[in-house]
Amino acid sequence: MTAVLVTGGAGYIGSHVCKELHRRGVRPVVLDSLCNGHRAAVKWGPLCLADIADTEAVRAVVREHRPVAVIHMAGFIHVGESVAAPGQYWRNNVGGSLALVEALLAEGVRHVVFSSTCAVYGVPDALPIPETAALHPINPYGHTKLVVESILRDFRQAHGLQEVCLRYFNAAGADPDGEIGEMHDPEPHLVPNILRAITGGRSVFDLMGDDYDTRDGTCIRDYVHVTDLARVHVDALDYLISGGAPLALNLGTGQGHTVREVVAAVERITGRTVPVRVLSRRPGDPPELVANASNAARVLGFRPTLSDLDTIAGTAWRWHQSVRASRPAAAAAKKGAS
Ligand SMILES: NC(=O)c1ccc[n+]([C@@H]2O[C@H](COP(=O)([O-])OP(=O)(O)OC[C@H]3O[C@@H](n4cnc5c(N)ncnc54)[C@H](O)[C@@H]3O)[C@@H](O)[C@H]2O)c1
Ligand SMILES: O=c1ccn([C@@H]2O[C@H](COP(=O)(O)OP(=O)(O)O[C@H]3O[C@H](CO)[C@H](O)[C@H](O)[C@H]3O)[C@@H](O)[C@H]2O)c(=O)[nH]1
Repeated sequence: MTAVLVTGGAGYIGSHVCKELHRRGVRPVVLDSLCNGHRAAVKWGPLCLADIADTEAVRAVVREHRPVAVIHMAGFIHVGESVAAPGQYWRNNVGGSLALVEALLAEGVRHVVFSSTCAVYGVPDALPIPETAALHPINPYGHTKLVVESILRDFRQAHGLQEVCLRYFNAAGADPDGEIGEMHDPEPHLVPNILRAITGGRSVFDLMGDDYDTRDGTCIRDYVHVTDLARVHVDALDYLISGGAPLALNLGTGQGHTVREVVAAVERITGRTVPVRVLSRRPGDPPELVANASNAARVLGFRPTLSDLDTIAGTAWRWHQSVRASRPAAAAAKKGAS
């Protein structure tokens, strides 16, 4: 069976990508330090416990498993934290990626699918955002992702690396079969935080700003179901391995939803009222981010089927309830205990 290396495969999006790889007959070899991931989320192939910056460990994993490509998802992901501690983000996201790519090339792996982000656009100059929009990140997280895109491009020109950079908008939802889902600690993301507020994990949902110039005053984002994202990663891999030209692609639905609209979807799906406390704006939040994903549709056939708000809220709710039901086991599984 063909193997693919998945860095960050113990994380939220990475575990869904591994499930989809397995479903399509590819063996996902996870390389993850478990600094933020979960051993229990690695279900469809081996876990190689290593840091992407550990050149010798990466080379040994490649020699053992002979992957034909890498899906590089490992990294730090919190926008706010990147503002407070930029050194960690530059070291892990940029330093780690550079070491990883050099180790892979030394072992002959040239095909890279990279997890980039809409944060590379900063406050966009056009909506919906095409890939040709100006690249002006407004936080260190976005800067580090843009620099990694540049590293990959430079290594293509110098060393024949072939890359597809996938600029996700807001990943959300959980595996429709309920096997995996989102479990960050601390949790920065909208949907899990709303769910925590209706199940007692938090007393209220803190809505960060209702004075934006949008239809109801709250920020607009383009939410894309994590399983739709997972599927298109495997399509990107097929495209790359069959000789497709390197490129960067937006992954979103083209539909924007306000924070209040997401709250309403959760209330509709769960039948519960979300207690909301309005706070001031969160630093670094652009008012509106919506993708023009027509290139992903054209090149990769990207057509999200699960990314409506009700499916996102429903799958996330089911996962949230199952984690709550097995809380002691989930806590034990966290950070490596089995
Ligand atoms: N969640 C989103 O909405 C979103 C949006 C745009 C881009 N992304 C990108 O997608 C990727 C995955 O995001 P996620 O939400 O699944 O995050 P996550 O934190 O759940 O997963 C990241 C994984 O990477 C691992 N990791 C981090 N640094 C590592 C290192 N140096 N060596 C080995 N493993 C390491 C962590 O342990 C974790 O398992 C990230 O690169 C993120 O920047 C996410
Ligand atoms: O408890 C919360 C959490 C979020 N929000 C609001 O909900 C919206 C979405 O916030 P998320 O944190 O869920 O998502 P972001 O748009 O901030 O972040 C996403 O997009 C970023 C790029 O801008 C990064 O790629 C990041 O990893 C990815 O999750 C924002 O307006 C935020 O202010 C709240 O009001 N309360």
